[in-house]
Amino acid sequence: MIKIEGVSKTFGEGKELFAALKSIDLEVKEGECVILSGISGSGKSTLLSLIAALDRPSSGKIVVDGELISKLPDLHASAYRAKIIGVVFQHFNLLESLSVEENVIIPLINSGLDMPTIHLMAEQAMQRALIQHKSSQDVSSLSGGEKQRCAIARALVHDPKIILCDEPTANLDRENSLKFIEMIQRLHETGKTIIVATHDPLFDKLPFESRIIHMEDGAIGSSSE
Ligand SMILES: Nc1ncnc2c1ncn2[C@@H]1O[C@H](COP(=O)(O)OP(=O)(O)OP(=O)(O)O)[C@@H](O)[C@H]1O
Repeated sequence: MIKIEGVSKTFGEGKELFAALKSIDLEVKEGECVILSGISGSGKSTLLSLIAALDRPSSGKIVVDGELISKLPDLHASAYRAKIIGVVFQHFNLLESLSVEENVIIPLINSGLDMPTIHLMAEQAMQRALIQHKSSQDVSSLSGGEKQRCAIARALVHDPKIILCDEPTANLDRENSLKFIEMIQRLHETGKTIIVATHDPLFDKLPFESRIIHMEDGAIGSSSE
């Protein structure tokens, strides 16, 4: 369902030209859990941002669910994300002065749904992410683990088929990291396609089926089940 063909991404120009991704080929099947591993700077976040259509490749193509997303104009890119993509960003990207629920409903703002439906969907997402008990609390007063669960609820609120997580455990202690992995397992069991970019060794041996793809210097190295 995610087909990446010959994708390269360069930043800058002239002497400053830098190749962050070099001719990546990758297929991710529906319902698969893929771990993108690799040291800092190997291109993991860049690849996730292209799959989320937050940025466009310099060359190559990305097809998701039959739709060519590598050349989508901005408006179509946000519609594509609203339809099937949930993203948990490395630094959560939450609005600190808003409550948990206000943050969680953000992806539904232009959905055309009525407010009771939006509140119900937010409630369900907060329950799934185990943050419902903090729904009216400002994000600024949450702990790191709670902020992460709020970010997960926001990523899940529109029930996306594909969930992309960028270094989701970077700011968490071991206990919260293990809780995060349990949540990924539950999502995996419901058939979601999940891609996690991480260099956390906790993802090397997950208690469920997953595929590890090693990235190195903007290219895909080895792969292991
Ligand atoms: N907008 C940009 N402009 C210039 N260089 C960039 C830009 N975005 C990423 N890069 C460079 O591309 C390379 C890959 O970055 P990327 O963030 O994808 O790595 P990563 O593997 O996710 O690293 P980390 O684990 O530290 O998040 C890095 O060398 C980075 O400096």
